[in-house]
Amino acid sequence: MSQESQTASQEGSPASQGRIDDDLEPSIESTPEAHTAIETRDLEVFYGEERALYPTSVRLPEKQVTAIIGPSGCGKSTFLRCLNRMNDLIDVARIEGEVLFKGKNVYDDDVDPVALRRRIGMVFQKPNPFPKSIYDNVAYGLKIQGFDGDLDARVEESLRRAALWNEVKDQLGSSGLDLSGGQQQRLCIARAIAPDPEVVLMDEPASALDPIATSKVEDLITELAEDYTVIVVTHNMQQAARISDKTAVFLTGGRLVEFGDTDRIFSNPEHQRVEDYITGKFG
Ligand SMILES: Nc1ncnc2c1ncn2[C@@H]1O[C@H](COP(=O)(O)OP(=O)(O)OP(=O)(O)O)[C@@H](O)[C@H]1O
Repeated sequence: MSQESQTASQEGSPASQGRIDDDLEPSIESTPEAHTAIETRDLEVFYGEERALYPTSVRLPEKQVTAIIGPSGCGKSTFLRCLNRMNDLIDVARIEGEVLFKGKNVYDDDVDPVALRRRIGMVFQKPNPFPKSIYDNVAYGLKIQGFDGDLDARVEESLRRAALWNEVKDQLGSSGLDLSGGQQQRLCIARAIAPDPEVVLMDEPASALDPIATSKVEDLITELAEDYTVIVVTHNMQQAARISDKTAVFLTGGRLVEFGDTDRIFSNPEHQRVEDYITGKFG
């Protein structure tokens, strides 16, 4: 525990009594540039007049799982959505600063957000398959982008990587909506990885699932990190500890307070408020 944290504990943990810590100094462990998938530089977000994200500068490592945790409303989804410009779809959202992907700011005028989202895919909290066949759910985006390779092979590969192939290989023509919730979510993961993105963003991908389906999705996330950079928002602290290599902790109205190795953050956080959050004292 840091000296600052010890002092806070000894004094009855004033930081845990709900005050707004405007003075919280971020503790950001830097990822080497060579191993960075996405870097944000002073990234800020406002919804109308309301600030949702304070200037955030962090490097997210490639081919690892980064968990984004923090209490409700602290800006986790807002941050995640900036990374592939999903906030563009929200009229009142205003974004400042930079998101560098392969050294290029994704907010530059010449970046096509649709093409960007093929390289930085996204999976949402609630499974949202298209009302189409299992096959077409995976093939649809590829067809639209004019994929000229072996479509059947790509669909199979994507379903295999999403750990769903064995369960659906004999019913590829059935509706995706007829699958169980957990299978639907793995279908959405297959759909997201079909264009072979480099990064997969996941916004609470297991929170609508039962424990068995959650466990399958967690295993899958760990496996996906062998090929992809995975950035996952979760409310579930144990899940973050189980599946992630790095953890980013957001607190107090949109501030990234700590970023670093998951093991270190869960065993020895820098800030008292982070410790209070991860031990369940608030949030
Ligand atoms: N489309 C929107 N329009 C206006 N305000 C928004 C919008 N989306 C989010 N906000 C506000 O921005 C802040 C951050 O929201 P965000 O959803 O990013 O937080 P979160 O940490 O992901 O929350 P949760 O864990 O509850 O999903 C909140 O105050 C929220 O009310």
